[in-house]
Amino acid sequence: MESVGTEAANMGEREFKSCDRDDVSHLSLDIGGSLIKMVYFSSGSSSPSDDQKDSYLNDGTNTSIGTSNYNGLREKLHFLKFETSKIDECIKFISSKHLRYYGGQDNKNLASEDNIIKATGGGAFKFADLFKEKLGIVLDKVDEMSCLVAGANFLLKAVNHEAFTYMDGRKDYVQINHKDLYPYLLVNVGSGVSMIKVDGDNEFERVSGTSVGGGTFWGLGRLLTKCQSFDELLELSRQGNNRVIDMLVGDIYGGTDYSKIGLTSTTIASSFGRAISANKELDDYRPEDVARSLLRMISNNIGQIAYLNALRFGLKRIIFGGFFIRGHAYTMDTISVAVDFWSKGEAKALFLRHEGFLGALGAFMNYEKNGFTDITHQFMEQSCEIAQDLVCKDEDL
Ligand SMILES: Nc1ncnc2c1ncn2[C@@H]1O[C@H](COP(=O)(O)OP(=O)(O)O)[C@@H](O)[C@H]1O
Ligand SMILES: CC(C)(COP(=O)(O)O)[C@@H](O)C(=O)NCCC(=O)O
Repeated sequence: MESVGTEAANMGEREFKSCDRDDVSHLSLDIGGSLIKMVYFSSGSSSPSDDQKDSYLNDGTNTSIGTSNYNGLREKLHFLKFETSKIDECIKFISSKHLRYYGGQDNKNLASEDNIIKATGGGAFKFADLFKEKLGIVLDKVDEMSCLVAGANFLLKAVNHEAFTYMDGRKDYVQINHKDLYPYLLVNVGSGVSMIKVDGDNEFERVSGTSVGGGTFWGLGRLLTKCQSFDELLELSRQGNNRVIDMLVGDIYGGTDYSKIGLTSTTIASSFGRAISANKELDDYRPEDVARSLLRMISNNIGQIAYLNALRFGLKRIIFGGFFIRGHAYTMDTISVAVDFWSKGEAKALFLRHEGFLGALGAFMNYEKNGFTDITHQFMEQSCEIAQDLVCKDEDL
């Protein structure tokens, strides 16, 4: 089987080749402000060695997870992403596949002769006409918040080693007892940030949000550093030193702690506060230091707002999703430290291996009206061990 998915998102320019062994079914989309996330099943007669090859060729984000035999077919679950600004790539990719099952036949509101796929996110509204025009596909819109919650609940229940803590470079998987899962705060850091109190399977309330999110990091970062890609900006931030840009408590207090209010001299007193220096321009600062300060400012802010909302509702567990996290060590570390610092160790930040795919998975779960949940559970149970090895390699975190 060809690994066109990886090319689809990363190279953009490539033509997609259709492959007659690659029947696609139950395709769902989460079309966000920055990225399109896609989940789909494929089946074919591919041999185990082909499957292995395909999986290892992928980069940990655009990947397929394992295989399972269902109805005599080798099924594979795929996770892909495209930039929303390159929606044509996504459309080209879908048109290159043989969609053998559409999930909308049970939906009375939609014309029965139409091909229908489940879609969530703002783009399910924005691009509905485009999908109809280019692919003849009707997007069956599913609410974004309910998809995020369904996706997170499903992953937390069905996939071993899905959730983990991350602190001081150390990742510890957390196996959450199903009976003890609720309530928790789900913080989805996409272009913007939604904070959702989850009380049960379909019980939730969006309790807060902030416009300072992943789009802010990438947008401001691009303006300030001239980086050409999100990953380049992340990589740059890894090499930077935020102390050059941020004003620390020690800078204000002559090198000493302000221990009376619990602030050490190395605590950031004012993000970007050092850049007020009159005789320096943007060009006088290293882009890596700017990127580092920006990532820290935004991650810290999200961690703090998340904690305050957890405090509002007495929640001890805060689960972070969304593609901003990107399995990036410094991002996760900063968020964890913020939650730990503000909660005085009472609340825990948890991260997810499929962080960016909650909405798409939730939309995918909506095929359950066609008796699909059982298949998905069966699939996930059989493949979660494989998934552990393939989806997100430790070095990505
Ligand atoms: N390859 C990428 N291109 C753009 N943004 C990326 C990429 N990888 C991670 N990101 C980050 O993820 C954010 C989008 O997260 P996502 O959960 O997909 O939200 P949305 O649904 O709003 O698109 C971006 O704003 C950016 O911070
Ligand atoms: C509008 C959104 C739900 C869209 O989701 P996204 O594409 O960012 O994942 C999200 O950007 C958001 O919650 N923004 C914060 C808005 C606010 O509460 O201020």
